Amino acid sequence: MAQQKRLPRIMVIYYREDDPRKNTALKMIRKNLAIHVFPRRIHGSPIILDPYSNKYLGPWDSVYVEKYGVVVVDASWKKLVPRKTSMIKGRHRRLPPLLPGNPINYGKPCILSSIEAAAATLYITGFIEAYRKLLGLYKWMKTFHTLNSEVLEAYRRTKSINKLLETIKDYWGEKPPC
Ligand SMILES: C[S@@+](CC[C@H](N)C(=O)[O-])C[C@H]1O[C@@H](n2cnc3c(N)ncnc32)[C@H](O)[C@@H]1O
Repeated sequence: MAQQKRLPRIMVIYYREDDPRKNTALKMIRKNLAIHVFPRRIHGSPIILDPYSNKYLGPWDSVYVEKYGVVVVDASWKKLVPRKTSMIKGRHRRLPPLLPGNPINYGKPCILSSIEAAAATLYITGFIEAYRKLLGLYKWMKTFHTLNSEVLEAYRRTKSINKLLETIKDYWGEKPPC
């Protein structure tokens, strides 16, 4: 199952909107697993993790993750508006539905923390070793893994957008939460 590829570049656009001590993007930066970037300094066409995008992330995005990296938009969920993400240059992607394991939004489908969103991206695009590194940053990342490991693996195995949509329907029904 494990495809061993190098650690992709995880970039963080940081809006300073919530408690920095609890911020999961800052922790990835402190642990040298992500870097801080400004929107105008983004090069190429990275994957932009954008909950407002109408395109789902799928395994076929692996090539962009590997070449250009992935951008997390770290804002407060209460203040996140489409304008904040839409002005960022890159390939905008929404994650297929997943359950947060973090104590703030535990169990609320699709409302992931920055680290959970980055980890899910790595898993779905086949960077399993890098995903495991992120799991080690918080105890509740194990909870995230337990809640989502089956569906993450199912998403990772899809070969087309139609198969991904079918998989989403199988797990979440006709009206998926995101
Ligand atoms: C709104 S911020 C909140 C982060 C929080 N401050 C923290 O410390 O983790 C979470 C970011 O993760 C990414 N993200 C979370 N859930 C997502 C989803 N369902 N689809 C796409 N991106 C998502 C987006 O970049 C989003 O802006």
